[in-house]
Amino acid sequence: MKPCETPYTLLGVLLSRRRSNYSCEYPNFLRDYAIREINVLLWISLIAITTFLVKRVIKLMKLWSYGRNLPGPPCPSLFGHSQLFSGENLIEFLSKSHEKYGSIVRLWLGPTQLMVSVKDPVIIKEMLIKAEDKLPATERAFHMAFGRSSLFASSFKKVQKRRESLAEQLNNILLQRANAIPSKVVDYIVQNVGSTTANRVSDCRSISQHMAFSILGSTLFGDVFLGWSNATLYEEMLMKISKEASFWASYTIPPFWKRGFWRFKCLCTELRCLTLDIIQQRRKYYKFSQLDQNPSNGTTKIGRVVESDAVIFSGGLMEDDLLLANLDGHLNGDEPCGNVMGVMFHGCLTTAGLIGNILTMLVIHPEIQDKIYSEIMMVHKRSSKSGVHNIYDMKFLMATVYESARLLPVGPLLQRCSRTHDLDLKAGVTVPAGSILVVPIQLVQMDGSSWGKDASEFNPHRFLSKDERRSFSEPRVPLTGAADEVVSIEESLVLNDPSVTDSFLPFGSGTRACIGQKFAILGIATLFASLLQHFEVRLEPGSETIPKSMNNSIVQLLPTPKIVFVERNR
Ligand code: HEM
Repeated sequence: MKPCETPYTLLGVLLSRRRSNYSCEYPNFLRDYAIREINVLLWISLIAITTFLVKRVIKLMKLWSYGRNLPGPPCPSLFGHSQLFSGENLIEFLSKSHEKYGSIVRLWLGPTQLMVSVKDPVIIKEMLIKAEDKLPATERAFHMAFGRSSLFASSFKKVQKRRESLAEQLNNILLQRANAIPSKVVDYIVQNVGSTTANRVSDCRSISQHMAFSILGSTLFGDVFLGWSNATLYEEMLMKISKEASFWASYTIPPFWKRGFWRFKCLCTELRCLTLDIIQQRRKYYKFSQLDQNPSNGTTKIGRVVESDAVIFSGGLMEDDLLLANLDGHLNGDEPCGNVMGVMFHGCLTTAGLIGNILTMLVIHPEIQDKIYSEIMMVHKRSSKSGVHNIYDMKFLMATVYESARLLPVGPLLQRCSRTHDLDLKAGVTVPAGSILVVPIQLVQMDGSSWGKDASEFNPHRFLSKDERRSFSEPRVPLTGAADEVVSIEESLVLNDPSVTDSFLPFGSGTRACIGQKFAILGIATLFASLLQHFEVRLEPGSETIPKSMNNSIVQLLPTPKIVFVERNR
């Protein structure tokens, strides 16, 4: 057979390729096919990359052109204003810029990053409803520390379902208990304060942190958490992670080459192991306590002593179980415990911040503390027959919690963005997609036009009124006066719901508002009702120099006071 007569089979084709002379007339089918395929792939990649780049350029041009139309200071350099301010003086800088340019101010943080700050309460409300996404950096921080989670993701679509179910379960817990946290958890914290800090100087920040940690831990993991031997270690790790998380999240690509990063990752893994441990203990204990139920009436024994010296309680905690199961469930590819750790992290930091700020306000204003004490005693006296009291009966205490959250908000800024679409605001302004939107909460909550001339004063009475139609800005009752007299005046007052005020934003507002708001406020008020009944909180002698009224920069610099819990003689 002549070479050109090689049969047209796959083998034949392969063989024919090996031959040096291509004089063969058969078409080199495979080679042509491969070349065409590669060409098609190259064209597709080229078109994809070009489309991607063109889209980026269009987006950038849009960002520049819309950004130029917004009022704001001129850009000082290629790096924008980010070089001008550190975290501390950002609020100061925004305050001056709003004074000069109005309620919407734009700042360039670099050639591709536009930040828009909004200070007008009506525009803020609209913006917080329309801007549904969180900053990608926030998602990165949670992701890096706790794994993928469907609760603290940037995109609203990813978090919507989880938000709804968590909010529903928190509301059910609140419906079951009038006071948000069970009295045995409050007793545990108050006893702890008594045994470790009574009549001794303590750091306000660390004691608040410990209280918040106990509240959140027992809410998520049940009372078994209060007797858990690793609780202190867990708290320490959570705090260490909180100090580092945003630093590592500032890298767009995780810095695998840094040793510190791996140390941080190890810490996060250890925290996950501890979380799994407490979840397991809770399940074991829950099964155990169910077996121990009294079959005749379905009730459980309370306060049994189990293993080592841990006091573990059992009780009807059905909703709490659902809460944990819901958070721990693996929805949308969540990593195990991602949401549980995320809620512990966010809940502890924010609740500790607010507890610390209330303590600070109480030591600066002992007269307010006296009034709260009189109110607590009066409500207890009134409800002693029924044995039940609702925390909403302590109106002055509730108003003090609101006022502390107003004057000293836990976070200085609300941060949002709209990743996919431009925001057309009624004020006639268009904010391009991808811009960082911020609300300087401190400035809004201390603005005289919303809160009156005494906006920088601590005055819980602004949340109390005789007539609902009266505005928040009018102080109704003088701050001085005998406690009994004040209590009788207080009885005739109504506690205003601050969430109806557009300029009250410690928990955010709109689509991504905090779902733990009601729970946190009621929990903190319940804790203070018990704490102040047993102790008077005082500033460490010799340190009475904390200013009584605030301005923007003082809020930032307020030191964490040293405080003393003095047991009341009852
Ligand atoms: C004093 C305590 C708290 C404060 C000051 C606080 C504050 C906030 C703020 C400012 C936001 C962002 C809101 C926005 O962008 O509009 C937020 C979000 C959130 N909070 Fe809280 N929070 C507190 C306690 C809690 C607690 C106890 C829980 C849960 C049990 C909780 C769950 C959440 C969740 C899940 C989000 C994320 C919502 C989302 O991204 O869609 N918070 N919180």
